[in-house]
Amino acid sequence: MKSENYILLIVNPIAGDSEKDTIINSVTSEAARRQINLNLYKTTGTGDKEAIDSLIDELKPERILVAGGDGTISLVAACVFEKDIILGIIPAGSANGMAVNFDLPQTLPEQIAIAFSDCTLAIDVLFINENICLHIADLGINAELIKNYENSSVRGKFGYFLQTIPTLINSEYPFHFEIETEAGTTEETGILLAIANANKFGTGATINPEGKINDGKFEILIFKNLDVIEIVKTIQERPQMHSDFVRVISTHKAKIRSKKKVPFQIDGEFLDHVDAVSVFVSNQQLEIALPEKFCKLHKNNTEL
Ligand SMILES: Nc1ncnc2c1ncn2[C@@H]1O[C@H](COP(=O)(O)OP(=O)(O)OP(=O)(O)O)[C@@H](O)[C@H]1O
Repeated sequence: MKSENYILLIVNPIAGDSEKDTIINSVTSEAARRQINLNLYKTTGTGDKEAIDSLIDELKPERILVAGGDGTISLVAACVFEKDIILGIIPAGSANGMAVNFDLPQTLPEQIAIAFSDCTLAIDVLFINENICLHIADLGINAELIKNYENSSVRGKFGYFLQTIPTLINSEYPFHFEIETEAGTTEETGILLAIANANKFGTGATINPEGKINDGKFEILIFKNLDVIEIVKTIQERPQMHSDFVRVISTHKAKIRSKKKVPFQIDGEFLDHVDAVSVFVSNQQLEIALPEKFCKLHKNNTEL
């Protein structure tokens, strides 16, 4: 039987290159105040999925709080998927793309209040080459930037910044993609092909203004060039991007092929160089504790 009063806190100690004791102590105090049992698991980078799966089997928590970057959130999402467990997010990574997308607040007390709250939203879950994706995956220069960052020694946002120019100089863009969806097969050339469940990158750039995270669909966005004016527009909440800059395809499933292998990332984790990607939206959603405003806006969207 499910324990109604159990929460698991999963912390990635290296994410974002920041100490995590403040988070652990604050979450522990909040759990004690609410008279909830709390169990802590710190990731090690190896065998974490198996370890978390077995903790879930043992403790049967009603909720899991995850403190880390997008990679750790995706890992935990894969563990709780189809298990009737609510996910709470304490952003503690370098880029925190998901937190930016969900409009999570900046301060830890506010983040903890939301992670423990009853305000939840069921969001779509994508499977890409059998990996879970909640936020954005891409093929091209952004994935290459993530690969270069992961191979470098400087962590945090500054580490990403340092890799920007070398990535632009050394990347072998443009890339050629063949995209097969329910609507047919099409070909496009671009610097970056994004598979977006969400709206924004961790930088805050809105790349998918029309996308809805709970509508049972995702968008394929092919960015065709490095048009600075169009890139600057993505700072806005709802940019109107030119069709010469980006082509958008909304779909439930897709196969993407490329003649040569292209760098590939999912939710901020570089995976590999690939020449074929298969994507579909699961018919099961994932329940996440999120800010009230975000939940209301997205629940209204589906009712429109
Ligand atoms: N204890 C650990 N030691 C080393 N690596 C770890 C540890 N725990 C998790 N990892 C690795 O951390 C990565 C996920 O990091 P995450 O996306 O959560 O944070 P991040 O924002 O990318 O942080 P950073 O950029 O500082 O790595 C995974 O590759 C995982 O294997």
